[in-house]
This record gives sequence, C-alpha cells and structure tokens, in this order.
Amino acid sequence: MTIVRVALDVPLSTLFDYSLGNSIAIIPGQRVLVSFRRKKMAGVVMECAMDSVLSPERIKPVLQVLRDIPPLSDELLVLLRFCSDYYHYPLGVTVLSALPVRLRTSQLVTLKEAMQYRLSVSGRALDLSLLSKRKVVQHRILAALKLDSLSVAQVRALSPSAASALKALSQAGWVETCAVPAVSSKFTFNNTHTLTLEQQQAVDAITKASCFGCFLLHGITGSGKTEIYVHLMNRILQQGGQVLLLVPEINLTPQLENYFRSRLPDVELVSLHSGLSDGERMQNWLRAQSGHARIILGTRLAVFTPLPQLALLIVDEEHDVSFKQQDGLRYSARDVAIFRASQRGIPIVLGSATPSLESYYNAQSGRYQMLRLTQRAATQAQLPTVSCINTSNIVMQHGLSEPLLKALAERLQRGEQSLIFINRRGYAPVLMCGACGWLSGCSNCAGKLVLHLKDRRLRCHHCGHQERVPHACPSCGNADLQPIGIGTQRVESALQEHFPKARILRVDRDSTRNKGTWQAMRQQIHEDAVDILVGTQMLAKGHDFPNLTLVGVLNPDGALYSSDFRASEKLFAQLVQVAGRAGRADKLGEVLIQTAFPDHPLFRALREHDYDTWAKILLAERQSAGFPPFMYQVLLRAEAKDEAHMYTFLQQARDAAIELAMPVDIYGVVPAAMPRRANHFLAQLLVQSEARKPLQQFLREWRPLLDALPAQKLRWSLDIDPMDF
Ligand SMILES: Nc1ncnc2c1ncn2[C@@H]1O[C@H](COP(=O)(O)OP(=O)(O)OP(=O)(O)O)[C@@H](O)[C@H]1O
Ligand SMILES: [Zn+2]
Repeated sequence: MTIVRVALDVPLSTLFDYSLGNSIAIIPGQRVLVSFRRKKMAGVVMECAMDSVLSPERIKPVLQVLRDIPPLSDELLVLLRFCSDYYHYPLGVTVLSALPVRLRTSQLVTLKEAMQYRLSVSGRALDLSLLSKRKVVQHRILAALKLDSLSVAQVRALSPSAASALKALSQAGWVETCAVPAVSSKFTFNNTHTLTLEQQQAVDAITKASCFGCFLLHGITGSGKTEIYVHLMNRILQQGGQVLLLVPEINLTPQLENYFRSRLPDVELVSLHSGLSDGERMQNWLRAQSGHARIILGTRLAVFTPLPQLALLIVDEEHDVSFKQQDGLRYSARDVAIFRASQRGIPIVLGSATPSLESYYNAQSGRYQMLRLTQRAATQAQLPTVSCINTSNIVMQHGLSEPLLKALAERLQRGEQSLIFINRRGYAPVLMCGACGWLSGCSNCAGKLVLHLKDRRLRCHHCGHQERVPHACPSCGNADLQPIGIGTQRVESALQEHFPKARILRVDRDSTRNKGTWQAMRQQIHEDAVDILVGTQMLAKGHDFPNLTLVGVLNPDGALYSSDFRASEKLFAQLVQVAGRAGRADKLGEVLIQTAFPDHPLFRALREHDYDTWAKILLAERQSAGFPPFMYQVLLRAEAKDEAHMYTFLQQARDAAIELAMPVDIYGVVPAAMPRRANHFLAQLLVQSEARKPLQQFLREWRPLLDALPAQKLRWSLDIDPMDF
C-alpha cells in the first residue's frame, strides 16, 4: 500500500493521508479525488510515502486519480510550499487557490485544440460593397481576416461587440474556424523600432545573464520599457523559452496583448486574469502548462502558472501595490516572482518609472542590478513640464482654478486632449448640513457616505451601503444641504457647464462598470472623439494617448499627511504615471498640479523629474523612523462585531508574543485606519524586525499560539510584508 499526503482546500495547516493500492502509479503533483468529512473533494498529492502516523483503519482510500492533466511540476510544488511557509498560510488552501477554479473540483477537463478564424472561400470572394456600411465591426473583422487568420482573443480585441459580429459573419458562411498550426521554431519578429543605445544596453545586459539575476529597469515614462520587453521576448522565444509577464491590473492587459501580438504574430500568447471566464482561464492555463503558449501575460495569480520552459520573468510597474493580495494568501506576486526566478536560475526584470523603495534600496545595495533609461524613446518626445498652482489663497470653482481652466481652454482651441486627474469617484466625498454641521456618515462604518448625484444616492465606498439623498438634514431639518469636496462627477459637470461644446468623458469605476465599456472608451480616446478626460487612477497607468498634452491634478494633498507611511511614496508614483501620459508623441506636454503645498519636496522632485533625490529623502526618513525597507514587518489584524472581544484577542496575542522573548519589536494594539467597517470593529498589532530570518523564526513560534487563542465570532489574519495600514 502507498500512502499519499494530499493538499485539500481546508483551512488546516496539515496534509491529509490517504491510501492507494501498490499497483497504481502515482507521483506528487497529481490531482486526486478523496472523501473528506463525508464530502468528495479534489486535492493535490504533495508526497508519497510508505507509512503514516495514523492507524491503518483510519486511513481512507483515494477514490480516484484524476489523470486528465499532467501532474503539477515539482518546481511548482516547491514554490507553493515556500509561499505557505513564508506567508504562514495553510498549505492546502495555498495549493488549491493557485489552480484555476475548475481544477479545484472533481470535474475532468480536457485541453481544447486552439482554434482560429479565417475567411472561407465565399468570404474571400465577397464583394465588400454589398455589405451595409453601417456594419462597421463586421467590416473591421473582414479587413483584419483578409490579412491573416486570427485567434478568438485577437478578434475580440477588434471591438467590444466583435463576438456578435463574428457570429453573423460565420452564419453568413464568410468566416470559418480552423486549427492553429503547431508552434514552429521559426516566427516573425516585426522589429518596428531600432533600439536606442540605452534600450540596447538593457537588452544586452539581461540576455547575457545565464543564471538568476534581478534587474531593476528604472526607465522614465515613455522611455520604451515595453519595447525592451518585446525584444527580450524575441530572444527568449528564439531559444525555445517561455516568458511570463506580470501586470498590476486587468485594464492593462488588452493593449499589451495587442502590442505583443502585432510584433510577434506567430507566437501563441495567452492572458490570465480575473476578467476571463472560468473556462477560458483554465484553457489558457492548460496551454501554458503544455508549453504551447509561449508568452503568458497575467495579473497576480498568474505567478503560479506551470511553465515548463520558463526562461524569463518580467514584472511591469513593479512598484504597484496591486501585486499584493489583500486577503486569503496575502502574497506579493512580485516577491513570489523573484523567488521563482531564483529557484529556477533565470533572470527577472522589474520595470518601473518609480521603483518601490524596497527595490530601489536593493539595487543600491547591489542585490539587484540597476538598468536606467533616462530619455524618452521617440526622438521628438520630451518629458512634460510640471508646475504647481498654489491653491492656498485663490478662489476655485468646483475644485478648478482659473489657470487650469485657461490651460484647458487653450487645448480645446488647439484641438488637443486634456486629462483631469482626481482620485475620488462620485460627486462629493460627503454631504453636510450648513446649520448644524451634520455629516453624511455611514451607519455601518467609520467612513462617510459619498454623494452620487447622477442617481441621487449616498453610497459607502467601504461596505456598499446606500441610501437616497435626504431632502432635509436628518438631524435638524434644515433643507440646505451642501456637498463638501469634489469627486469625478462634480468635476465632469462643472467642466461641461464651463465648456458646453467640449466632449467630456469620465473614466472611473462607476462609468466603466459594464464589461467592454472601458475598451470602447479607449477607442474613443484614440480616435480623438474626446476633448477632456476626467478620471481616477484607472487613467494614470500605462496608456499611450498621443494627442494628450495637458494633465491637471486636483487635490493630491491628503496623501502628504496620511497615517499610512507609504502614502507619499504611492502619491509620487501615481503622479509620475499620470504626468507621463502628457506629451508622449511630438507635442510638448504640460502638467499642472493644484496644491496648497507647492514647496513640498515631493512636488519639487516632480517638477525636476528627479526620482533619485525623492527616493533618497524617503529612504532617509524610513531609516530614521525604522520602517521598511530597513525593517521587516508583520501585521496581525482582527475584526469582530464585539469591540471588547477583538481587543482582548489582540491583547492576548501581544502578551503571548512578549512572552516568547524573541528579538523582534512588538508594538501596541491600535485601531485600524478604518476602525469600523460593515458593522465590524478592526484593530491591529505590528511586529517588526531588522531581518527576515528572526521575524520568520518568531512567526513559527507565535502562529500556533494564535491558533490556540479563543477566537469565536472573530476573524484574524497575519499579513507578512503588509502594504497598507
Ligand atoms: N527605440 C524606439 N524608437 C522609437 N520609438 C520607440 C522606441 N522604443 C519605444 N518607442 C515608442 O515610444 C513610446 C513609449 O514606449 P513604451 O510604451 O514602451 O514606454 P514605457 O517606458 O513602457 O512607458 P510607460 O512606463 O510610460 O508606460 C511608444 O509609442 C513606443 O512605440
Ligand atoms: Zn459603510
């Protein structure tokens, strides 16, 4: 009899032993079906052994070995074990949550043959003038297919309504499906740009690396980092390798996908992100596992994709906090990627215009190799001029100053695009009664209800609670309620009033809620059907809008004095990103920042495009205050309906930590930044140390003590290397 130790999706820190007849061949990484607490569950075999500590009659047999897909590789199992250990999270849940949803069930799956679309014989013979001109998307698809056959994803990228147009074309018999030809070692590389000297040096340095090495690609916005990725991909593909590129947000995948596809048209590329259906995601995962897909583009979770030929990892916008998972297994996909590269002995590239202080510090201390791009790649493109509008003693109209309105008017006259950046959606962050001072608070949270004027609602952005806008003050009956502060909707309507002829587009989570809208909006912007964009950070990242020459930033000051010690680092990164949207082509860009603190070093660094000075200021601050990257942290968070119970738990946890008497700093129990959310109280306890090792040793001792504390009706979690407080 063989004993197999199985990872199951249950929140216990152990594996579970099951038995298997000797005649059945099995290796770690194989999926199996077992019964657990009278339920059938799919699990992954982590170890095979000859015996168990359990008595034989307590060991249940494996119900079925699922041989539909190849077993997970040892390398992936080691990676998952590392994550479970490092983040102190149960192994079973870690392993299962790294799999596509369908593989967590007992369902059998098959790798579908990849299909693509091409013109049929009658499609090729079709006289396009016979097809109504109004069928724009059908025309677009036919034109594209005339050049080459396309995958489903490629067709979809042509328009948000491509699916229905394609259906119509297939029904008419003009378009048919065919199998994708097998990957050949020969493929075309459309090398549209000659690399600049800096770009070439970066590509050479990275391709020279024959073992693990972490490269920090610090390139100003528009310096052609993406172009470097394409050239690296080309090199790796020539050698038969696979490339994994991680991006912080799904929003960024469609345009990158198009970019890479147009440059490497014969190479199979798949994306992996939460915007895909379960079925699509699993098929893409299987294509990666089988080695068919050579370029894998994905968000966080894609870092766990099995990639037999993986030869290069790239983390784009590495500073972005979206790489950190905020619940469950609270991993940093960037850090896991670095571990994965070192485990495999391959290079990893971290790209950013504003590296995280952690990475910057690692580059300075020589652990990473710094590669710099100091010039914009397109020869005519210059960095925008940045200046501040001092708002401390001027009157503003709905948050907009006179100089900014004037600059917008100039752009409208010249037919250029502008972008107004404000990181608050809704109309106004709070509603106030001028008579008694009542504020629209949320009944479930410590936060305020945001005024959404479009549908006359007050909404809590923390718990989702919403109510109608009251006609009079609920506290004193006064009918004169005032919106306080500004949000995207308010700016949009103020601008519309000020510039009645301008075509204004608001881009935030509310306006892009429906699937496909954001893609359609991007197209509108590219087709110059928009004069002024008003948006949140959704607009800040990675976009290339050539006709955009003015960026106005409203209200950035809150982050300068936030309780989160990373707030100003994040603000700087965000402003560099958003400023980087201006003047990317041949026209000079201008950035105007409305602030009451124009002399703050953050704004000075922005004006001078001087990341290094800013990073040095922050590093000095962090060192003297004893914060990361000079310290390693863990945050114990707890939340409960009963406030006293929550504090008792954290206090006991703290006492237990102190009793361990290990070389770590244990802070006091404090309320969370949002101390009440969705009717729960939240508080936390910080523990830190100068090095990873003692902190990990401490956690290994502390974790079982936490598990043993009474914690009914309470949720707690450990967050290793926490990113927000
Ligand atoms: N060697 C080159 N010669 C000419 N143009 C180039 C070259 N490399 C890149 N470009 C162009 O410069 C623009 C910016 O490049 P890219 O998007 O790669 O920059 P980036 O550094 O990734 O920017 P960001 O960080 O702002 O997103 C693109 O339009 C790209 O086509
Ligand atoms: Zn709320």
